[in-house]
Amino acid sequence: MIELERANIQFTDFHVRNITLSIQSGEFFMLLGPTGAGKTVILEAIAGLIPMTEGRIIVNQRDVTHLPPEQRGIGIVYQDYALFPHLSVWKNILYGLRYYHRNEQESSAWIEWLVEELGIQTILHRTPTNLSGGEKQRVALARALAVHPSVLLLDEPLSALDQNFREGIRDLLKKLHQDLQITFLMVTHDFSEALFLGERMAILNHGQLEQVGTVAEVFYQPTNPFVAEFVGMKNVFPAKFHGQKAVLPTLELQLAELPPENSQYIGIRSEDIVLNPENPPASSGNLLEGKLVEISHRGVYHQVSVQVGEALFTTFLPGSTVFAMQLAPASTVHLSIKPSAIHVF
Ligand SMILES: Nc1ncnc2c1ncn2[C@@H]1O[C@H](COP(=O)(O)OP(=O)(O)OP(=O)(O)O)[C@@H](O)[C@H]1O
Repeated sequence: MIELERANIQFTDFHVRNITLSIQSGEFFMLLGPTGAGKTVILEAIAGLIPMTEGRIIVNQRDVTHLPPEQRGIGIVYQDYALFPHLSVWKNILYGLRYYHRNEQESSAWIEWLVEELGIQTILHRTPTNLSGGEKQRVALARALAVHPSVLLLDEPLSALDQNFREGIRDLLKKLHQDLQITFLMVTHDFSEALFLGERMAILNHGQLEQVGTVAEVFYQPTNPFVAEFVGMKNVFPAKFHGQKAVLPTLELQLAELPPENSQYIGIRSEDIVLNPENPPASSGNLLEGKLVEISHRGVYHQVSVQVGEALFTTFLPGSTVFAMQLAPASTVHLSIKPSAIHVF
């Protein structure tokens, strides 16, 4: 369990502000945010590598705020592996143990288990220099876990890996977490990693928490425009609300239920907007007629922008559908949006 209580870290040009966060024992928690949001700073403060200006850090009911890193029971893994290039893989793994006075037999059984679990039996004698990225990250995981931490911190552990290694390490992280049942706190930029691995997540921006919740809550029910945009909700509009309707300058949308008081925005995920060349049946929810503005290729999917009055809607379509519908800029198209797909915040 990791608890941050009003954590403040003040640098000359950057301030982590009043972070209060509780990460449960055995949870796989994700920390997301744009570049420079303070994710690494928070991880390093928990590990004891950066001092806090104010606040407390509690790990498993123990106040570790003023303890040195080796007394916190925390392992940390970096994006760039941070292995010692002149030491063999085996010596890298054992490196941290010098600070711990553990029973030797118990330690060697543990290391043996780790080496097998991480599939690195055959590279123990090699130095990290000529290992693949995937192998290096397995060694870095073994080194961080060798000291039997109760918490594992992971700073973008998949970002430096090629796609084919990335999936292997991602699956391995999931298995390690299930097998070890210790708390994992992982920083990532990548929402698909968060969805695959995370149970809960926090979104950080400019050193402050924007939202904390389950992965699904944050993804489908962002609480402000920043988080909405961050999780890829492309259709966010300021709105007024009359009863069960959202009123935009030039259109009205039926909602599935009465909006909470003081709501200011609606948000619709692109994949929830259905585009039809013809007018769809009235049962399809809110029906809008608009002009296709742009089609841009995004790999398998095409992003299609449609102007409806003053609002520009974005939807995604498979390339084959764009081709089959013969969609082109300036064509008149119809959008249908189910009331239940309109998120209000
Ligand atoms: N030791 C330090 N002294 C002064 N400023 C620092 C220090 N460490 C980090 N910073 C600043 O704190 C801010 C947040 O940095 P941090 O590395 O935590 O961002 P991040 O969210 O991890 O970004 P990225 O996703 O790019 O890794 C940056 O402006 C950085 O320059």
